[in-house]
Parts: sequence; structure tokens; C-alpha cells
Amino acid sequence: MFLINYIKSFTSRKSKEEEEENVMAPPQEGPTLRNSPLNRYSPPTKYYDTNSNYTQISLMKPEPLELPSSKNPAFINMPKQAGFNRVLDGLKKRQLLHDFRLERAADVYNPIQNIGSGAFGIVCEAEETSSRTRVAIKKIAHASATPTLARRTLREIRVLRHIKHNNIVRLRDIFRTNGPLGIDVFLVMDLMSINLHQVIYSWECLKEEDILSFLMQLLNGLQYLHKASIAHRDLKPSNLLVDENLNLQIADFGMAKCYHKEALRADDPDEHCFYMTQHVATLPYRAPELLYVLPEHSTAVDMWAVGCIFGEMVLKSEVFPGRNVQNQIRMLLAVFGRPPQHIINEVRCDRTRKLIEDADNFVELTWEEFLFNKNRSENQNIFENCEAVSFIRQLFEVDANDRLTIDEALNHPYIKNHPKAEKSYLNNTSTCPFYIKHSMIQVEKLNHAKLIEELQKDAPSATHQELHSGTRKWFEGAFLRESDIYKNCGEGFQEDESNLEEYQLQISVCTSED
Ligand SMILES: Nc1ncnc2c1ncn2[C@@H]1O[C@H](COP(=O)(O)OP(=O)(O)OP(=O)(O)O)[C@@H](O)[C@H]1O
Repeated sequence: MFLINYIKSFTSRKSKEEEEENVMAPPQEGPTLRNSPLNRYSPPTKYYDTNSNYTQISLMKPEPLELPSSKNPAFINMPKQAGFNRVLDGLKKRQLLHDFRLERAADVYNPIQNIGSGAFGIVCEAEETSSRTRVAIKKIAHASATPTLARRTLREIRVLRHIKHNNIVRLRDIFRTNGPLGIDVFLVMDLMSINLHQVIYSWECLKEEDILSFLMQLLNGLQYLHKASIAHRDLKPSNLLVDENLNLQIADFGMAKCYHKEALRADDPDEHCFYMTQHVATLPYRAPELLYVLPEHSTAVDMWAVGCIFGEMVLKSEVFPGRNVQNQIRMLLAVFGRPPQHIINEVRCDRTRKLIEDADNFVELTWEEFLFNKNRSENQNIFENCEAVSFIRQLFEVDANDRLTIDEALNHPYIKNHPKAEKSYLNNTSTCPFYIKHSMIQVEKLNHAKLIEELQKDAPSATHQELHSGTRKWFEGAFLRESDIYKNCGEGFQEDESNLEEYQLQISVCTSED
């Protein structure tokens, strides 16, 4: 009981306003999904607490909107509904055109509506005027203003520019404009219908076959990246985009990083700074090695997030919904107990080490009991399958060395032997090209001035249509820029880890000659 009450107490400390906000999480309106398999889910009639530990079905119905009485002067002066909506639409359009002032690219793309925003970007739906294709444009405002923003933008461009994979969002175009605080970078991507966060919370509980399909598509996309030692580092449901045929694509590569030893330098801002490490990945999906500020990170941080996302699809609530770093650490300690001494010895932050050392080292519930107690959703039967429980448990190994790797996850009996698992995802041998890895490694080494220089090269001031009259030559051009470097590196270029250092040296020589 202690553990249940303890974990419950994390949410009970929410302020009244926060609670009111959370309980009433009405279904979000996504884009129209006519003819989509998602139509087999109807929007919930009950209202779910999307942020709580437990999927609480609130008995409270939303309060009816208090309409002003006809005697109220506010009502008399209120514009008629249709007129009011028109004014509102006009304001939204003006805001959209203000946010997406595309300058020269305005002839090529016509912004239609705002579809989302995050900490770093605003995304709108737009039309490519020549082909009348609907696309998504992400604006990263004043991308050159700080080294962090410039590095984030360059990472996203460098990963997405050459990737062709069904489960990774496709970048169609890149261009920049001059904003008030340096350059604004625009990434044009395929338009997706909705994100997985909306799917989880806007419809009834997902069926196991759909959960498995999303999970396998996520693993498939990740396998492609992890084979090149690239970690996404910010996996969460809102960064997984879904189209109307339930195809899933990984998006938002601003935190992506190549974990090759070459990329990790002594003064690496992410790897060796307590402040930065604690800001990698969104809190509820953050792996213990990041939370505990351990020196070694790897692609295993993504595998922890996969466990969180799988759990959230089943439970319809976050598995570890911490509200701040300390709260999140305490939650993991309550569920998994104190980590082994060799891990505690490596913790580089004294406050965190003290928090861990002071924690009780007993776990009152088994993992199965923990999941069962959290599991108030209609999907209970999934965690009655011991293979599903073992799968998620192995993704939640506190010691990253013991956690399932991407290949082990795809070969886990829950995934491999499940009768409803789509087997085509299991035999994927495609690998992320070698030059992506190299260009990622370079990003980590650049100072602010160099980052801006590279950003200006990678994000031209004109769209590819303008530059190459509608062909994809611009992309081929970008590709050539990389392969020319490799050509200069001489014969024998191959995707061989052991030769990486040698090529690295040659590439830096070639680049400086450019
Ligand atoms: N290609 C796309 N099609 C449809 N919607 C998209 C697309 N790309 C992004 N979005 C939506 O726009 C929102 C913001 O995008 P994104 O996550 O890339 O921005 P961000 O600022 O990098 O976010 P974060 O705060 O997670 O770092 C997301 O919720 C996502 O659902």
C-alpha cells in the first residue's frame, strides 16, 4: 500500500488549477480522418485524466459554458456567432501569415493553418502551389541566435536531409529567411494527420494489434538510426506522427546525436554538463542515466522511452509522470529501488547522489503488481500476458547495459511471436547511410560561428523549386557535397566502423581545403 500511496502522492500535490485543467482533457480535434482505420475508435464519452498516474475516468462532466444572459450588456455588444467566428478566423490567419512570412518562398508555399507548436518550432499546414500538395512547414525562429538553437537546427537538418525510411518523417525542402534575431529556418515535410499523443488520448483504448503495429513501426525506424549509433533522445508520443492509414513516423530530431566515440569530446556541452544532461529528453520519458547524471549515455536512452511509450499506449496514462527532476528521480527509486552501488558511485551531481543514497531500498510491489495497480484502462489483458510484462520490464532496466537493445527488442518473444505482429518489420536490414553519421559528428564539434556558417550552407535562401525549377536536384546537390568529400578521401570508402577515425581525419582535411 505504501508504494501505491507514495506514487499517488505525486499527483495529489498538483495545484487546484492544474487538477481542473487535467481532469477535463476533452478529445482534441485532429485533422479529418475520413476513411481512416482510426474511425473504428469512437471518441470517449468519458473524460480521461491524461496526466495522472492512473487512468482516472472522471465522473465530472464538463461544466456547461456559462452563456451571458440576454440582458447582460456584454451579450448585447457581442457580435453574432458567424461574424464573431469570421473575426476569429481573420485573426488566426493574420497570426499565421505573421509567423510564416516566407518571403521569396511565398510563391511556392501557401500557409493554410497552424497545426502545432513545441518549445522550438511552430508547424503549419501549407499547400505547395505548383503541385497543390499539402505539406507541413516547421519554422525554427532565430535559429542562429544561440549555439544551442543553431546546433539543434543543424542536427535536425543533418539527420533528415538524406534519410529515406518509411518510419522517419520525410523532409521535402529547406530554406531560410532573415528574421529580427538572425535567420529563421523552415523545414518542409510530408504532412501527417495526427500525433500519437492525440491518438492515445482522443479515442477509446487502442486495440492490441494497433499498439503492436505502432510499436513495431517505432522500433523499425529506431533500428535504422541506432545501427548508425544515432539516438533520437526526445522520443515521446507527440513526436511520433501518424497518418490516416496508421503509418507511424518519427519526427523532431533537434536532440538527435551520434553516439560514436568520435562525437563525444571532453567539453561536450551535453555529455559533461550537469545542467544540459538534465535537459535531454522530456521528463516522463527520461532514462535513469540522464536523470542520475551518469557519465555514459548511449542509444539506450531511446529504449527507455520506447518502454514509456508502450506503457502509455496500454495504460492510457504516462508510466512515470514526474512533475520535476527530483520528483521523477523519487518515482523511479520508489518503483525500482536504489540502483547498484557502482551506478551510485558514478553519479556526478552531489544533490542527486544524496537523494539516491537517502532513498529506502525496498520495493513493496513486484513489477507485475505495479503495472496492475496502474492499469485501470480497458487494456488490462495486455499486461496479463507475461511476455508483454517481461518486454516492458527489460526496457526499464535502470542499468543501461542490461536494457534491451533495439535488435533484442525486435527479437523479443512478445514482438516476434505475437500472432498479430506484422512480421515484415522484423527482417529489415536497411542502414542509415555512413555520411549522415559523419555529418552528425561534425555538428557536435562546431563553435557558434561555424554552426551559423554551416546552417547558411545547409538552409539556402531559396526553395529547391526556385533553385532547380521544381526538380529534386537541390537535394541531390546536397548529397553531392557530401559524396565529393568522400570521393576525395580516395578508394576503399566503406561503411566500416574500424576505418572511421581514418576517414574522419581525411574528411577534416578535405573540408578545410574546400
Ligand atoms: N510533418 C508533420 N505533420 C503534421 N504535424 C506535424 C508535423 N511535424 C510536426 N507536427 C506537429 O507539430 C507539433 C510541433 O512539432 P515539433 O515537435 O517538431 O516541434 P518542437 O518545437 O521541436 O517540439 P518539442 O517541444 O517537442 O521539442 C507536434 O505536436 C507535431 O504533432
